[in-house]
This record gives sequence, structure tokens and C-alpha cells, in this order.
Amino acid sequence: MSVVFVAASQLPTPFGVFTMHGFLDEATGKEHVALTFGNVADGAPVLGRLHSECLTGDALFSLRCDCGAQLQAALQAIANEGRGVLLYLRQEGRGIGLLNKIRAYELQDGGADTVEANERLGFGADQRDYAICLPMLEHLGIDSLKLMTNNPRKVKALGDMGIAVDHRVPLQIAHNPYNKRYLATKAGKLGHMLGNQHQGETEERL
Ligand SMILES: Nc1nc2c(ncn2[C@@H]2O[C@H](COP(=O)(O)OP(=O)(O)OP(=O)(O)O)[C@@H](O)[C@H]2O)c(=O)[nH]1
Ligand SMILES: [Zn+2]
Repeated sequence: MSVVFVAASQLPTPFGVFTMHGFLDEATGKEHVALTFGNVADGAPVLGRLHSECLTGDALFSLRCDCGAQLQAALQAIANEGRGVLLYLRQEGRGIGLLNKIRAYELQDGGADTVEANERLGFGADQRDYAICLPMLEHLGIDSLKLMTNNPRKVKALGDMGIAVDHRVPLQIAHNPYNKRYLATKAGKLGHMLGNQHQGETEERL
């Protein structure tokens, strides 16, 4: 795998002071980041999140999705726990890139759901590859996670690459009029586990 560590620094945030580790994927030129809090290399399962880049949700306050709120909730949960990791993966638009995501949004404005829009553009519903996570986690000394996600494909991908997912922690965000259909499509077509439980209420043993 072509992902190499480049440099680390402190990153003060409203949630606490994280350590930011920068990585370069030499094959694609993509720059990925891991934020850690506390000692994550002591062998015990680490509270963690694989967060796929969403410029619109993470930085531009979009209500079309739940990404920005999930990012904040994950960083807050890690700070509350005093120990954890967030991998910020540059897989914008589930791997299709920002401009194609805007094309997909245009089709959604015309009535398509998120999966139909991707397919009409000639893409799969989800083009992400989580292999980039392994060298990042290995560099950080992490081989076991308590994973904050509703996405069963993330749990499976980690297991397949030898990272134990001790259990899954649901990370559910409130509906709004703009993300209601998006969340329904996630549950209906993409297999996301969006039940009635609220964040932190239920921890699922795997
Ligand atoms: N192609 C496409 N990508 C989207 C759309 N909305 C959000 N995304 C991208 O989807 C990714 C987030 O994936 P989600 O499926 O929301 O969540 P997840 O990370 O797989 O699952 P969780 O761990 O449960 O949050 C980010 O890369 C977003 O940019 C959309 O309508 N179309
Ligand atoms: Zn988003």
C-alpha cells in the first residue's frame, strides 16, 4: 500500500486538543488525516470513526446529509472518552469527487435519489475503498476499534483487512426536511442501520 506518514502536529479544536497525523497516498496524490486523542497504541480497543470527506456537509453547513453533524458528534465522543481516533478520508462523494457529487445533487433536485443519481452518472452507488485505512492504523499502533458508524460495509472492510471491530457504536443524527429522503435511501438501499436508537444509547456487540 502506497500510503506513507508525512508529519504530525497538535490540532486544538472546540472539543479538545487532538494530534493531527498527515499521510500521503503516493498512488493517487490524495492527502489523508488522522486525528488522535490520548494514548491509542496501548492495545485496548480504540473508539474510532472512518469519516469520508464531505466538503458540503463538513465545511459548508449543508443540511442535505448528516456528515457535518456526524463529524462533530464523533470528535465530541472521542474527547469525552479521553481516547480515540478519527480518520478523515479524502473520498469525497463516496469516491466520485466533489464535482460529480454536485452533478448527482442536480439530478436529485430533479427527483432522483442518491443511488439513482450515481447510477445515472455511470458510477456505482458507493465507490469507496477503505484499504487506505490499514497503513494509517498500523502507523498509529491501532489494531482494534469501537467503530462509530451505521454503515455495515465499513465494519466488514475493516474486518477483512485484519482490524478487529470490537463493537459498533451507532452515530445517528436528527432528521431535517432536507436530509429525510437521503437518510431513508441510506437505510433502504445502502443497508445503513438507522433504527430508533439514539447515539450512544446502544452499543452493538459484533
Ligand atoms: N455520491 C454522493 N455522495 C454523497 C451524497 N451525500 C453524501 N455523500 C458522500 O457520502 C459520504 C458519507 O457517506 P455516508 O453514506 O453518508 O455515511 P457513511 O460514512 O458511509 O456511514 P456512517 O459511518 O454511518 O456515517 C461522503 O463522502 C459524502 O461526500 C450524495 O448524495 N451522493
Ligand atoms: Zn455529506
